[in-house]
Amino acid sequence: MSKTLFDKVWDTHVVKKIEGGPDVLFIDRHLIHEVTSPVAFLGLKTRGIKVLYPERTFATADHNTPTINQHLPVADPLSAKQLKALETNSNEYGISYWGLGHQKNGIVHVVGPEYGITQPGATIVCGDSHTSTHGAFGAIAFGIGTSEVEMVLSTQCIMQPKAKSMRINVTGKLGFGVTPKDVALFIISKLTTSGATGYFVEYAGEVFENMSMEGRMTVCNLSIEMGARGGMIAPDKTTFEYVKGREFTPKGEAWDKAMAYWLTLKTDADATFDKELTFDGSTIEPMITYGTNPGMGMGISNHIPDAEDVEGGVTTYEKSLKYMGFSEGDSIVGKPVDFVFVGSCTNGRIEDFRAFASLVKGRKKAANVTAWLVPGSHIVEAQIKEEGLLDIFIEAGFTLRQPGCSACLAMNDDKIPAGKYAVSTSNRNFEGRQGPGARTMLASPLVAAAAAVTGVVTDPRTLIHELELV
Ligand SMILES: CC(C)[C@H](C(=O)O)[C@@H](O)C(=O)O
Ligand code: SF4
Repeated sequence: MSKTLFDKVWDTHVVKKIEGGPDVLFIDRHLIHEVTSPVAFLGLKTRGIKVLYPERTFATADHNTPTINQHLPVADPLSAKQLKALETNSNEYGISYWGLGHQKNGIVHVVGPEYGITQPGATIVCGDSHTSTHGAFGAIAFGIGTSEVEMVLSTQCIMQPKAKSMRINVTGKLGFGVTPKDVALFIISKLTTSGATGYFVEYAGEVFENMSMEGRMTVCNLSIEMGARGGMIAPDKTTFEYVKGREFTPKGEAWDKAMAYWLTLKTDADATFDKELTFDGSTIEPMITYGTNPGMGMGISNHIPDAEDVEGGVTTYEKSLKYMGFSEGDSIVGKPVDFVFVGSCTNGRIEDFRAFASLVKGRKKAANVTAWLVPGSHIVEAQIKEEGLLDIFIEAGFTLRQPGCSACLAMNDDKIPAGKYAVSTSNRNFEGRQGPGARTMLASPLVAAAAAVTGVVTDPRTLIHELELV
């Protein structure tokens, strides 16, 4: 029988099928962070259970960590407590722990791939919704709840009903200034935030085939924002080149064996999906959100839609615009910007900083803008320095912070003040997401750069020539 990529990875991991119930799935890699693991460990302790495969579990501190002065003790008592708990639990159960100040520390969805923990054909879970990021490698990766974290720690398995399948094809070539973030925001704007609920999505087509691993991670990361359980892309040459030689990837004969499996990981030509959608990539513009969910996005040259033209309740829509301080029919270009945030597991990778640098190079940060450039990991931070991007940033009036989730969700010191506008490369623009009362416009690193140097929402294509992009 023909199979999709998802079927192939799923089927090889089923330990047990429960008649009329969920499948019991073996989990290859389990990532944990300080927010969703403490209660799971407490459960283990109470029941006197061990972690079954500590070598398959990896811990990093990211959500509650400060992004300056990381050498100093964490000032916020609650954050300090969470971080300490992760350290103590990891040490007690023999789990690799990459805490604050550790060379390998960074956002869980950035460091996993960097160290080769993320591999094609694997099953990967984490008590975190953006675990979908790892699907970029052709892995089945999804977020789980705290009680499931406990289940995986103790059994290395999880009970899961098999999701429905959806394939999203994006054909053709992307226009100048259009990045993977724009592709994802475009898809979410078409599907809405619940359009893929109950589905596991495979992204296919020329646009994804030509995309870098960083770009694919950005797209898969955002799958969750349209309600999908996860997203994945068939592994190819780009994937194998990225994965090869990383610390936790197979070496020698084991590599050849792994490759033999990985090469089978594509959807069979005659396999069918429960739902299939196709978009023309050449029609996508640089995107920006104007509302309070990631589906409220549009091409940057557009005007904010009228309530009657959008799906969903008019009241919710109006409430959303009111929160943002925007009106129907407004042009988004020219809207004031107070903060620019480049970072997160969506856009905190080297390519994102290259894109930002290519636009701010030779320009100056706008005086009214506070910019937080936050690398997703120490590897990204080091690369920014090595490639001379930091020099470009400093010359243009920017500084670089230290790795962490930062203003993506403001569980740390990096909070956008109430009422202020932020152009943010992160993934969620919910009310208060970046700080109580903060107003978020989600966009790509290029759009963020254009805002950072002009002080208002600006179409990056008006500032930069095609050839200037790295
Ligand atoms: C804290 C964590 C549970 C949460 C998630 O699951 O996504 C966070 O990472 C987020 O981005 O909102
Ligand atoms: S960077 Fe943001 S989305 Fe990613 S794990 Fe951290 S808080 Fe969640």
